[in-house]
Amino acid sequence: METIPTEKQLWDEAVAFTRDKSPGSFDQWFYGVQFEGLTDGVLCLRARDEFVREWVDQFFLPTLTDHIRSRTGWSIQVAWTVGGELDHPVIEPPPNRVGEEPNRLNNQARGIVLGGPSTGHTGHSGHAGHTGHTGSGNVQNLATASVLDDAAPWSERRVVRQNMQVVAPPLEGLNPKYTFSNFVIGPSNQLAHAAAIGAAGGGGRRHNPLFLCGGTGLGKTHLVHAVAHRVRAERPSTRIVYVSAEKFLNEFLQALQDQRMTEFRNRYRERCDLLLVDDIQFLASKTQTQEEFFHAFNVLHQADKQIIVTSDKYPQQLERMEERLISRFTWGLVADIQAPELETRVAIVRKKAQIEGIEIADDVLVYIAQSVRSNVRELEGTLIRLAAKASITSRIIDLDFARSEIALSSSARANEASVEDVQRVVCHHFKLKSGDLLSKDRHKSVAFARHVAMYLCRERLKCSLPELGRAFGNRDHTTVMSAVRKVKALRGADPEVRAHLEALERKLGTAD
Ligand SMILES: Nc1ncnc2c1ncn2[C@@H]1O[C@H](COP(=O)(O)OP(=O)(O)OP(=O)(O)O)[C@@H](O)[C@H]1O
Repeated sequence: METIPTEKQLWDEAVAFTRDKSPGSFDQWFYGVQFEGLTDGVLCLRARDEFVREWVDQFFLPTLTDHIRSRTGWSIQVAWTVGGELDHPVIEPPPNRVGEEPNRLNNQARGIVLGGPSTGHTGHSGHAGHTGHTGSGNVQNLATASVLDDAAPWSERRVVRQNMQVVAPPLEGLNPKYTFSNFVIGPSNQLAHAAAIGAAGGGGRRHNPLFLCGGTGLGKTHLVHAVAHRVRAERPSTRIVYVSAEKFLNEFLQALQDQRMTEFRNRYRERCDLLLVDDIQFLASKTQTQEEFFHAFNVLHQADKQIIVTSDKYPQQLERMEERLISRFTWGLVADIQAPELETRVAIVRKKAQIEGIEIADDVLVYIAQSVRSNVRELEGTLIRLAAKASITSRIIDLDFARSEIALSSSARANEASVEDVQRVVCHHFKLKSGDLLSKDRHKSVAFARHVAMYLCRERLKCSLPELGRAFGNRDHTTVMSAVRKVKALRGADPEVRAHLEALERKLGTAD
């Protein structure tokens, strides 16, 4: 007979389920939330402030309450208390970082509270389904902005334009197709999307800086360009600076060489209202450039100028990056993007087909979305490749055609796999975080996964030992050699290890 879980167990299960979808974002919000009880379908929660309540209410509670409902059949009402002491937050707050101004986070929080009532008020919100957010305030404004994005802003913009004296200057490097209206929203990216909309609307301290992170090809750059397009259209006098971290570095080196540092600093400190920096991880180990960026950041942030940074990792996982810079990245909002689920992938392929004018049947859309799971760039590439091949060979893109083309390219891809692909697949298989294999973590399960990844890279990609040492967190080549030998020996001796390796090899041989 199935035992009935206690209410605390139900809550813990729902937390684990929800957190699993986006651990970084979950942790960021839930150290501002306390569980106070679950009785007769009423879930009592306390939020540090109104801002936390709104975000948690909008982005996390539908999943949480759905999970409890699926286990109990109850219709869940949420009773919030806002403000007061949080003695047992759902997530323990991170310890203060060494060297960080101790009150900075609190000051930020105080800045956040300014947006709404912060003490002692209680409220109810119904989550009897995905009924959405019942409160008012900033998040609702964000949501409205998002809904209006495709239609209303044009009429609004026309009004703006009638009164407009200023025409936004051209901005180098922006892709005209990377707009909010071309961005498909799903559970994997809705937080990042809402945060970007907020930042584009001059979100204030709560969105500053906005740190967008996630794996490659998942839409970070798209969102950053969308912010720039939106701001250019709605506030054309805003001075936007958009650079990749690599370009920032090159400009800095050139300015040093040409003794034009004043000009360089003016560009990034004085003549900038909105700074957008892509792929900040590129500054790893570039100490002097980090120092320069740090000062630019401080000047802009103190002047309440919006900063948006993208990265392939969470701030805490950035390696060889100054601690004080990492700490600043967490002052505002950290929003991650995960790989999209099937429904979102189908919607993305549909949208891309529509934008590119590609005629394609629904069953083929679904097949493409099912076959390419890793990232959106690859999904898009597959669609474009199919369309190009179909046009050259005068075929229509039907299911047979898609099947044979995707099979061809996935076997080619198996031969082209990179060290990063192997690391990603191994992390996924062993349920580790992307940085674990490169970290100094010697925990048995992490070390084993690391050895397996080294072995697979050596066997499949024929990488040299020093090359692999560098790719796995700058380890010595002898460490790699012993890891490869160990796994090779275990493969013969231990059926469990053999099963892991075979599963991984199968995964590496497929489109994912
Ligand atoms: N949700 C989405 N809706 C529509 N298109 C998307 C979405 N997510 C990603 N894309 C598309 O996928 C492609 C890759 O996205 P983008 O360049 O923004 O990725 P990224 O996260 O910046 O990757 P990288 O870290 O490699 O720079 C782009 O063409 C973008 O338009």
